[in-house]
Amino acid sequence: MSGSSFTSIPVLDFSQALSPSKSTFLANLREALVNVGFFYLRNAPISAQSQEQFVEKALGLFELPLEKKLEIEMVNSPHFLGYSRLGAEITALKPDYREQFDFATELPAPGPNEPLYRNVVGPNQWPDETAIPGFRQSFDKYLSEVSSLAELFPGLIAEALDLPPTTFDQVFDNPQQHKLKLIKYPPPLGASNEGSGFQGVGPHKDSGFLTFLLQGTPHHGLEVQNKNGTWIPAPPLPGTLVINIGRSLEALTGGICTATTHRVSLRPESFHGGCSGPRFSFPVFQGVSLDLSADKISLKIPVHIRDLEFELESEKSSRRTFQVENVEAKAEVRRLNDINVGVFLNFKPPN
Ligand SMILES: O=C(O)CCC(=O)C(=O)O
Ligand SMILES: [Fe+2]
Repeated sequence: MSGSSFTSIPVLDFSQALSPSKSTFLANLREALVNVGFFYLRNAPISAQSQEQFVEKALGLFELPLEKKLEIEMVNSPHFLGYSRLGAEITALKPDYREQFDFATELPAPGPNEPLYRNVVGPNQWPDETAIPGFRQSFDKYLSEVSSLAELFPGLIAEALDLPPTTFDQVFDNPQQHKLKLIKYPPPLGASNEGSGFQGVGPHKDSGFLTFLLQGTPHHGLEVQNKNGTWIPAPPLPGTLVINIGRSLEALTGGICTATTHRVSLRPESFHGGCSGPRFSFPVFQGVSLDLSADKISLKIPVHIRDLEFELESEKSSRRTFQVENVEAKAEVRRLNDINVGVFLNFKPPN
C-alpha cells in the first residue's frame, strides 16, 4: 500500500501479536499507523460475553424515559461526564444527529489544591441502578477489558516504529483515565436531514492516543478520509474493533503516525433491511497524562521509519519541517475541555 493513498482499511489479527508471527503483526501495524491511521482488529482479547452484556445494557440505557436520562445530564458534571441529548453537539459547524452518554474510568475528583484542568477527571454519573440493574457491572467489565487491550498498544506501536517498547511509558498516568462513550444515531428524518448532509457526527480527528470503537449494529455510515480527500467506508466487520489514531499519538510521533479525519454519515440507504432501527456505536478513547509537557517528550524516530510516510506532492513543502535527522515531538497540554478525551496537544516542529 506504500506509495499511494489508501482505498480500504486494513484488518490486523491480534492473535499474531502473541505468537511467532508477531513480526507480521508489527509490519501490518506499521503500515496502518503510517499510511492509514485506522485498522480493524480481529481476535482482540475481549470476551464475547462481556461485550454482548455491555451492548444489551447500553441499549437499555437509551430506552429509559427522558427524565431518567436527564438525572445524569452532562451539565451536572464538572468532569464532562453524563448524558447529552440528541442534537446537543456541534461538529464542523453543524449539529450532530446523535444522543450520547459519556462515561470514563472511575476516578476521584481532584483535590482543592490541584490545578483546575484536572477537573476533567472525576467520578461518573451512574444511572439509577433500580431503573437499569446491572448496567454499572457490565460497563465496568467491558471498559476494564478494553483498557487492558489499550494498554498493550503503546508497546506494540513503539516496536512497530523500531523504538524501545517502553518509549511511550512516560505518556500515561497511573491509573490512566479512558472514556467510553455510548452513542445512538436515530434513523434520519428523510429529506429534512439533507441540509446537514445526514451528519451523524461531522468530520473530525479524535484527540487521544488511540480509539477502540465497537460498532454495535450492522449499519454502514462510518467513513474515513484518505489523503486524496476520498471518503473510504469502514462498515462493521463481525468480531472486530475499529482502532484509530488520535492527535496525541500523531503529535508525539511528529506526524509519522496519522490521525485520520472520519465522520458518520446517516444516509437513508444505510438504514434499510436488517438495519431499520437506530445505529449504536461505543468508542473507548485512550487518554494520555494530563501533565504531559514538551520537555518530557523527545522521540528519535529512525530515518527508515520516517521515510515510509507517504505524502502527496502538494503536502510535502508544507511539512518539510519534519525532514530532520531526529524528529523531536514536542507536546504541550492545554486546557482540557474536549469531551472526547480532554487533551489538546500543540505540536511544534523542530527548530
Ligand atoms: O460512531 C462512530 O462509529 C464513530 C464515532 C466517532 O468517531 C467519535 O465519537 O469520535
Ligand atoms: Fe471519532
